[in-house]
Amino acid sequence: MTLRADSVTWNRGGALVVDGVTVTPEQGETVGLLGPNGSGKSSLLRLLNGVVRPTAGVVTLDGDDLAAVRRKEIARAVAVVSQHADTDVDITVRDVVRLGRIPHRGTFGGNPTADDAAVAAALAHTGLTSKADRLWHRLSGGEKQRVQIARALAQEPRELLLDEPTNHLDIHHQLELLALVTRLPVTSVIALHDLNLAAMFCDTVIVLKEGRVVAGGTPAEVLTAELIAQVYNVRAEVLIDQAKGRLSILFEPGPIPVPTH
Ligand SMILES: Nc1ncnc2c1ncn2[C@@H]1O[C@H](COP(=O)(O)OP(=O)(O)OP(=O)(O)O)[C@@H](O)[C@H]1O
Repeated sequence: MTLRADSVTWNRGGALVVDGVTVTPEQGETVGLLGPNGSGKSSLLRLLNGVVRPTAGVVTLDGDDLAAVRRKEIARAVAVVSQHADTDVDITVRDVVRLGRIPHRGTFGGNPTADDAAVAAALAHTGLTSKADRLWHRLSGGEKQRVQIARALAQEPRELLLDEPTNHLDIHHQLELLALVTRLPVTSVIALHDLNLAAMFCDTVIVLKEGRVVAGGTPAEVLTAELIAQVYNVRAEVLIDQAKGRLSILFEPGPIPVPTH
């Protein structure tokens, strides 16, 4: 059992932001959420995390309606890395990562040994051990992004929801971060703009357009030139490297040719 969305709809100010979307990840799977700006990816992640409630349909964690699960229980199972995390407070990297341990605190406090071990492991996984005592607000955008990932790892979740986790990262750290996420024994749902990264790291992808699912399946099934033209209005050539079992997508500038027949 895992986190699932069944036919969820989210209506905001009269607009259907998410429209009848079903997401049923297999345990341990990495699911890419794709789609143009404003297609509903972040909103779907917020529904999956329970910060907003669906207007129709249901999100469940281990079969229970998320609306009936206590926030702390959700936070023990589900970690979120959103696009906009910031603070001006003088807080160190280690302290930000330690925030991930809050859901594990009981009435009489946490387990300091387990907390220290989880924080140290999260810092090591994200290459931040040497920056642990630096002040958060003095880090670069990419370093801050990695600290947020480390905070989510320290939470030791079963489910990881990531909203554009690579958008501030250089190519080395993009590849390293997604490799790390896919290695973890967690179920991950990742909103991504980069279709090549999605093809490289996701087991399955879901493509949204105007709040609706327009395609779902393995990257090879879904990421065709036709789909990319239909959803993104962009010309693309999809190459398949049989030896590596991987797609690469080349984008072409200019309008999509109109069929002549
Ligand atoms: N709280 C809200 N109130 C009203 N409309 C909202 C709210 N949150 C999102 N929307 C609208 O819902 C639509 C989907 O937004 P969302 O941020 O989920 O898309 P996205 O696919 O994550 O976009 P991007 O790729 O640009 O991050 C947008 O039109 C947005 O303006």
